[in-house]
Amino acid sequence: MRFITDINTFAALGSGVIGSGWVARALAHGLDVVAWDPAPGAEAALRQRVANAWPALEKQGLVPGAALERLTFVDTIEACVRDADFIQESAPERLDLKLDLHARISAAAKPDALIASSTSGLLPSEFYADAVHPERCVVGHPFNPVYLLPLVEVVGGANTAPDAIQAAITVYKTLGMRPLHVRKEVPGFIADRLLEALWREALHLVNDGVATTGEIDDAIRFGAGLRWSFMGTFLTYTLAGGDAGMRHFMAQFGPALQLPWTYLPAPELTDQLIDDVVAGTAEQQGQRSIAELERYRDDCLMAVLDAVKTTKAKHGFAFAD
Ligand SMILES: NC(=O)C1=CN([C@@H]2O[C@H](COP(=O)(O)OP(=O)(O)OC[C@H]3O[C@@H](n4cnc5c(N)ncnc54)[C@H](O)[C@@H]3O)[C@@H](O)[C@H]2O)C=CC1
Ligand SMILES: C[N+](C)(C)CC(=O)CC(=O)[O-]
Repeated sequence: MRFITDINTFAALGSGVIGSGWVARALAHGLDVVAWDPAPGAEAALRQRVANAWPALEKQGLVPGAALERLTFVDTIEACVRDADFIQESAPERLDLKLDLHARISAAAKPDALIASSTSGLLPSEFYADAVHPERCVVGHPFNPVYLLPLVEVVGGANTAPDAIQAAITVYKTLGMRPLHVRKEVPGFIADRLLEALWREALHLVNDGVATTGEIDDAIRFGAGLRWSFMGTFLTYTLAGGDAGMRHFMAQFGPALQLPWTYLPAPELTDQLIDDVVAGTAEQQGQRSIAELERYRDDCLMAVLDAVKTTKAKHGFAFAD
């Protein structure tokens, strides 16, 4: 089955924080956008949020023809999706609500229009259970603010066609995003499992009186957070193993996982797991030496520090604020 990837009309259902972010991104990419949200005053709130986002998008560069006037707000689900080439649902995170909503959306949509949900971690096999043509239904999990952050996790359910995943990836790329196909359907996908683990520990630290929320945020902002914008945990720890790389790192710091420092149960470090991690980071490292990667890391860090410093000063903050 072929799905529509050359899109002119983008439908947004639910226009809260995330829905309005999608609307802003789609408008900035020169699309017609049709939105629906059942809350009283939703249209005015949406237009306000998109207007707030627009200066940043103008600065980034609008696609020719992009205009705020290309947003239409409608009264019904059916009017929202009927002519849409791509549909993005950003309704509240409730399984029963999304189940009903997708039965209606999919019944009214063109059969070859992809339908995506912004859910942060509900399972598509469950909330698309009553959908018509479920083979075109995917998760497209974005990050806030949707109009600036490039990552979108694409997840299929039991009935999703592999072609629909590829088609959704194509569409998100045309919207300037960096899709990540989550190959196994698991609650929380990839990114929110990581974020939730951090969040859970942060709450434990507050609850135990170890640190204030500000101190915990400082621990992120001035350390790992600066690194994470350009290098993830696995490659960072490969460099932390020195010239011997990840295998030495695992030997040195692997045992600490059993102490344990955190409240999350750690996986058993089987030989297989260690080998998988070493092989994965070797692939990430590619042909570059540790020293080359260190220079790359340091250059990126300096550029990020510089950018953060300049931008903070522009907004009246000192670097240490
Ligand atoms: N807030 C966040 O940081 C992120 C949220 N998400 C996901 O995006 C989705 C929306 O979350 P938010 O925008 O944060 O919530 P929100 O509460 O800001 O917006 C939800 C909107 O849905 C509307 N709504 C209520 N009932 C509805 C229905 N039956 N059909 C359609 N819309 C309805 C509400 O009026 C509201 O405007 C959720 O699935 C959430 O997990 C994904 C990434 C990040
Ligand atoms: C808190 N959250 C689970 C809704 C967060 C996300 O889903 C992604 C994000 O933007 O952090």
